[in-house]
Amino acid sequence: MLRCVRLLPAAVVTRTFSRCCSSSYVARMRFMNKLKEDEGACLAALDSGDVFLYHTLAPLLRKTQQGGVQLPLLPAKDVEGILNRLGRDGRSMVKESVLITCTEQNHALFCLDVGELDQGAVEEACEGNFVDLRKAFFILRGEEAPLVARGQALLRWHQGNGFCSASGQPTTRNQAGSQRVCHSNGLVYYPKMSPVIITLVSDGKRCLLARQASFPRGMYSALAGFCDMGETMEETLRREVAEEVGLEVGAVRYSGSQHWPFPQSSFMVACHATVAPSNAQLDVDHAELEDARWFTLEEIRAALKARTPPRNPPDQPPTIWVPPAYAVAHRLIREWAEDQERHGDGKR
Ligand SMILES: NC(=O)C1=CN([C@@H]2O[C@H](COP(=O)(O)OP(=O)(O)OC[C@H]3O[C@@H](n4cnc5c(N)ncnc54)[C@H](OP(=O)(O)O)[C@@H]3O)[C@@H](O)[C@H]2O)C=CC1
Ligand SMILES: [Mg+2]
Repeated sequence: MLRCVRLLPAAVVTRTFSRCCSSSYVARMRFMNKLKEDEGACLAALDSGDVFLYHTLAPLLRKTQQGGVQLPLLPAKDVEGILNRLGRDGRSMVKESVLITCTEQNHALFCLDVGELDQGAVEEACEGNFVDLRKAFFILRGEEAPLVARGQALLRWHQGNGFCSASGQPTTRNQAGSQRVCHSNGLVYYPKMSPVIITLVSDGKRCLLARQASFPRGMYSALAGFCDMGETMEETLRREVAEEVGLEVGAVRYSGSQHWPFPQSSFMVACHATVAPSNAQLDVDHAELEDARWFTLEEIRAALKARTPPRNPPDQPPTIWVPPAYAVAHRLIREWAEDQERHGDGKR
């Protein structure tokens, strides 16, 4: 949990993403592209830009006066000053920031991991707390969750790709942090994502949710699996459903996609799939899944309404709940429930 924090000192100005974001998409994308290609322009954008912080990949969050939680965006110059006061070379450290996004007014947003510093000292100086990213997904709203997801994924990628896998020599990053190069052989490395297909299977009246033993107590989600090399999206979907619950799916419908920072950055492609009611007998692979079962619309409505994560005493049966609103699994489950309410038997 976040501790209470004092009000910010007047010198530390912060912004929130929603306040500094506006809408000209083309101008924004072209400016971002320039920052990835032009080292000088990127450094200038950093000097006038904002930074949000991580400590060992946990984002810094701050309580708002209204009782909510926000991602504080600190002017890069202020971060430099804070790091200097904590005994580091603030300028050099801030230059390690990674570009995340920018506004139409060419105001750039970067992130930085200060994991080499004492966590408590940074928290005190920045008036916030570093929070595990999975917990942050439960408390951040709107545009902030994808920002912290992207930031963590990029920082993790840089931390794990300091050396060329062909030559063993160190790699160097560009100023934006959008690539790393091995100067001994010219190999260029780009941030990597693994494709994952996530599927909500329905038999027309019920939908299928499953849980792995590692999930938090009571949480169920849609079936997911990594793509094997050479597979199409449909092939992965059919294989994963067959492997995990022993079903052969019929029609498949694409729903949407999302970047997911776990375990090492996944590109989630979300689909709905159907099975005939006569073909809905489950044969669960318990090496992969602790449980998988069909849920009625009533059960899904209750799971969508459950406080997340629920606070059940351990001696009571767990409340069933689903991943937080930001997760694409939540979107699939909500879409299914809405579809049932419109077209199925699920009268309110
Ligand atoms: N955003 C969302 O709404 C949701 C996201 N997810 C994400 O989807 C991901 C995939 O789901 P999951 O059911 O675990 O996948 P799988 O069913 O494919 O099982 C995971 C296993 O696949 C193997 N594997 C194959 N390729 C990879 C790879 N590129 N990276 C890691 N492991 C690989 C590993 O086995 P081994 O260790 O034996 O090598 C791993 O333990 C999860 O990591 C989870 O973060 C899941 C549900 C909801
Ligand atoms: Mg799986």
